[in-house]
Parts: sequence; C-alpha cells; structure tokens
Amino acid sequence: MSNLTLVLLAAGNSTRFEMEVKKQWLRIEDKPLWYYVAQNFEKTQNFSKIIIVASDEDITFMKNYASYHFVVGGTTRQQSLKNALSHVDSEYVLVSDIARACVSEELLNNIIKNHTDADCIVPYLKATDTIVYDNATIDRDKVKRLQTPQLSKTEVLRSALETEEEFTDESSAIVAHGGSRKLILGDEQTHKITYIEDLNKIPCLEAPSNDILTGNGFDVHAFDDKGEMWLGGVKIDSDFGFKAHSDGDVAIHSLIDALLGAAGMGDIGMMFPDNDDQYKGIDSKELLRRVVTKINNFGYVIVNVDLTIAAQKPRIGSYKDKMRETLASVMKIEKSKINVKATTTEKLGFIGRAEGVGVWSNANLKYFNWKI
Ligand SMILES: C[C@@](CO)(OP(=O)(O)O)[C@H](O)COP(=O)(O)OP(=O)(O)OC[C@H]1O[C@@H](n2ccc(N)nc2=O)[C@H](O)[C@@H]1O
Repeated sequence: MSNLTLVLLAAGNSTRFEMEVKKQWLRIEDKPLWYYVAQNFEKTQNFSKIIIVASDEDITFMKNYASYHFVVGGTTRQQSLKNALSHVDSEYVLVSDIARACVSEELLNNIIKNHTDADCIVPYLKATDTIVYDNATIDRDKVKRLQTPQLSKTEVLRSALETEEEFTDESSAIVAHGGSRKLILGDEQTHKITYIEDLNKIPCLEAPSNDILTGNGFDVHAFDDKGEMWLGGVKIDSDFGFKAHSDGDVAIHSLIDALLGAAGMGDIGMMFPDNDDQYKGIDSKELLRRVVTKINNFGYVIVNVDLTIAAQKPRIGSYKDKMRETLASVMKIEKSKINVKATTTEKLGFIGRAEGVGVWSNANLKYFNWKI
C-alpha cells in the first residue's frame, strides 16, 4: 500500500519502566528495540515513508543505525504524533508505539485490508476479567481494550488532533471529532511494554546478544606551571597542573573516549565542546558521570576498563588505588573492573621531556540483559 506512511512513536521517557535503560534502547539480539520494530514493519509493508519520533539525543544516535525520517517528539504522545503528522503527505497513516514490539504480519495485513471501511481501523482485545468501573461492575462484553497500530485517514486524524483535549490513541480523537472507527480483533502478543516484567510476556523478543563491545581512548594534556593537578579523579600533590578548558583530568578524558568509542557514540569533544563555557574548569568526574548515565540509558553496561598513564612525572604509584576507588564510584562498577597502569617513556618524546601526560584507555561494554 504505497499511499501509507508509518509513524513509530519512540519519544517516551520510560518513566514507568523504572530502569536506567530506556525501553526503546533495549537490545533484541544486537538491535535496539526501536530499530527491531521498524525493520519488522519495513519487511511486511511497502510504506511511502517511515517516520520515527524520538528525542533529539536519541535521534543523534539512531542515525548511526538507519536513514529513516526522524522527527523530534513533544512532551506528550499526542504532541509527538502532531509533530510527525506535519511530515506525512500520504492519504493514510499507520501509527504504532515502539512499546508494542510484536505486531504480527497477519494483524497488519488485516488492518490494511479494512482501511477503506472507516476513518480509523483499530485492533482491540476483549475483556476477560470482571470489570469494575468507578466501583460499579459493568458489562465486560461491552469493554474493548484498544491497541496500536491504528490506521487512519491522514486528513481526518490531522483535524481531529487540532484540539487541546488529550487522547491516548488516534481513534478516540477521531471519534470525538465525529469520525468513524472500525474495530477488528487484535492480538495478545501485541502487548505494550510498560513495565520491565512485560518483557517476559512477549514471546517474539529474543534476548540481547552476548557481544562484548570494545572501545579505546587517547588524550594528552600539557603541563601548566600553575593550578591544581587532577588525574583519575584524584587530586595529585603537585605545584603544577594541566593546560585545559576543564580541570584537565587527561586520564578521565581518555577513559570517556574509550567508553564512547565502545558505545559508538563519537568522542568527548563532540559531547563536551572545549569552547563551551559551561565546561570551563568543570570537574571531569561530572563529565564521566554524564557519559556513564548516557551509555546506561542507551542500553549498555560497563564490563571493565583499563588505563595506561604515560608520564615522566608525577609519580602516581601511590595514587592508583584511590583512582580505582574514585572511578569505580563514579562509574558504579566494582573496583576490580578498573585497572590503572603507569609508565614513563624512558625520557623519550614530549612525555619523556616532561612537557605533558598522555593516557591510553580501553573499555568493554555489553548489552543490558533484560531477559532474566
Ligand atoms: C574536556 C574538554 C571539555 O572541557 O576540554 P579539555 O578540558 O580537554 O580542554 C573537551 O571535551 C576535550 O575534547 P577533546 O576531544 O579532547 O579536544 P580536542 O582534541 O581539541 O578535539 C575537540 C574536537 O575536535 C575534533 N577534532 C579534533 C582533532 C582533529 N584533527 N579533528 C577534529 O575534528 C574532535 O572530534 C573533538 O570532538
């Protein structure tokens, strides 16, 4: 059906999911959930356009995976949908939530088959439990639990959403606006992922892959004949510091690049530009904290990290343990997963001439394992 646009809503902040990882970034094998869902739809239908609605930050990373049409979401599902609709120019639009991860080809074809029968085609499930509404038992045979995807006439949906009233699905807005709705039997497996325990109720989702993702980082800072020296998150007893925009902790900068590298998220300067005043003099442990939060939100878990600090001075042997403790606390991992090495360069090169310090780092990540 070539006059049909797919809109996938993935801008939710997963508040009820109550996990560090945002549900759209859970891995199915090695694919983020949003990508897994989009590819499944793409396999079953020839859409005129596929629009993914997500946050700015997510879109930056999503572009690593695919060249779909990305639209920044709004503060509510309805606003996100309106943002998407401004990019829809096909006669019909199919709207689904990424959280409904397992939409069968049969259900999708059945929705499409009925697309001319009403302004909105909606899958529903019957209510099998006794239903009490506002303390009164009601006739459960009249209760319909609506699901997505829902297929709407684009113009009908667009005008139905020109309202301040918030609706949790397209068909309710359309019916409230005087439009028609056709209900077709839905599918239990199109269950919406709202809580972490929902994941084990959905048979189509494969566990995350056991891949280990490796990244490396390298950074250098020249000595400054003034200021404090911070290295590995620890204050070094020294009468000289590093030339830098931040606190100059070259070990943490190298470690950040290794973490971002393993996650495929670019480098430290992209995330914290060294000409941005907000980072002037910043404690690099705060930068590391933000990077760890981001990689956890995007579905990664730190396995281990290893740093090599190349410096003719200062001697850091007595600081290593404190560095490991400090970094473990910031990264929320065991101290045993952090190794800090030090070496001179036998007086060779700029490091050997004690002009500055260079640090190499490696980091290993794995995917957050939700399939327990
Ligand atoms: C921590 C921060 C923030 O305060 O500054 P410092 O305290 O080190 O100065 C920065 O994140 C520290 O970023 P870092 O990446 O080490 O700085 P630079 O080496 O100057 O690179 C800055 C940006 O320029 C880009 N870059 C660098 C070298 C190059 N030949 N081409 C580039 O395009 C890099 O991708 C990086 O994103």
